[in-house]
Amino acid sequence: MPRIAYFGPEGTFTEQATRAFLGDPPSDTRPAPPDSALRPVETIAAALDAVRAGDAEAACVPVENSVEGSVAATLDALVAGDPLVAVAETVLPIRFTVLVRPGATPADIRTVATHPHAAAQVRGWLAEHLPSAAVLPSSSTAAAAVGVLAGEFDAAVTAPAAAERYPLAVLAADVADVRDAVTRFLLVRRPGPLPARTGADRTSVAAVTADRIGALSEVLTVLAGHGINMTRIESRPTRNRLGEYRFFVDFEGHVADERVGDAMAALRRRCTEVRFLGSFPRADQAPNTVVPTTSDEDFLAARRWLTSVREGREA
Ligand SMILES: O=C(O)C(=O)C[C@]1(C(=O)O)C=C[C@@H](O)C=C1
Repeated sequence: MPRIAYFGPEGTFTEQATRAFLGDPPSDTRPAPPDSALRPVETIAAALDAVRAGDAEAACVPVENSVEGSVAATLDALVAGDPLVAVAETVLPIRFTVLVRPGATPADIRTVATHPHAAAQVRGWLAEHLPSAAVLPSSSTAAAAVGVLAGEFDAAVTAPAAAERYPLAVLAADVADVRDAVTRFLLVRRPGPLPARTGADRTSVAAVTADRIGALSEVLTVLAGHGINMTRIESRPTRNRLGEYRFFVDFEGHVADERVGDAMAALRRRCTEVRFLGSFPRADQAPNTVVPTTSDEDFLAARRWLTSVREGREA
C-alpha cells in the first residue's frame, strides 16, 4: 500500500478525498486502507514536499472549490520545487459541521475558526447564526477542531469526519451557503509513467508567457485551434517580479492525444516556461470533445502526407 501524505490533521476534507482515492468507504470486497497508509501533514506544501523528498509515494491536496475558486497554496506549492504530476482527481460534495466543546451553547461562542476556503463557504450561515462571533483563520478545518479542544477557539467549522475524530459536540450539521458546493482534489506523484488515456481525461499545465502583446491570447488560440476545450485558467504571480504571472491552465484531453501533444509543443515554443502538471481521468468521466479535423487519425494522416512531401513522393 503506498504511503499517501495528505493535508491534515486527521478529519479534513482532504483526508476524506485521500480515502476516496484508496477506495474507501469499504465495500464487502474491499477492506478499508490501514491507517499506516495515510500520513497527515500540517500544510499543503509539506504534503507535496514529502513526495519530493521520497517520504511519501503520493500526496492528496485540494485544488479547486466551486464557490471560492482555486486553492492558491496548492498552485504555488506545485511549482515551487522539483516537478510533480497529478495522476488522479476526485470531487467531493462540501457540507460543513460546526463543532463546539460539549455543553457549549451559541451564546458561549465568541470565536469561530476554520480554513479560509471554508469560511468563504459559510459566511452567510455565520452571519445569521453566530453574528457576534469573530471568525479566525486556521491552517485547515480539522486544525480548527484541534484548536477548539485546546481551548484556543470556541467553535470550528469542519468536515463531517472531524465530528467522529474529535471528542467535540455538533452545534450544527449540513451547513453550506451554496447547497451543491464541491471541491476537487488531486493525487500527486513524482514524474513517472502516466495514467493511461481514457478518452475522458484532463491535462494540467503551468505556463509563463513571454512579455509581449498578445502572448496570453496566443495560448488560448493554440488550444482553440487544436479543438481543445479549456476547463480552467488561473493566474498566480511568479514571485520573481511585479507583473509577471504564471497561468495554470486545465483542458480536456490527455498528452498522449495527438491534438493535445501538438498543442503542448506549440505552447512550449511560445512560452518562456511550461510545466506539465499531469494528464489523468476526469472525476466526472465526461468524454472529451473531439471536433472534426482534430482526431488522432487526422493528425497522423497529415503527418504522413508531410513526410511524403518532404521525401519528394507527393506534391
Ligand atoms: O481544511 C480542510 O478540511 C481541507 O481539506 C481544505 C479545504 C480547501 O482547501 O478548500 C477543502 C475543502 C473545503 O472546500 C474547505 C477546505
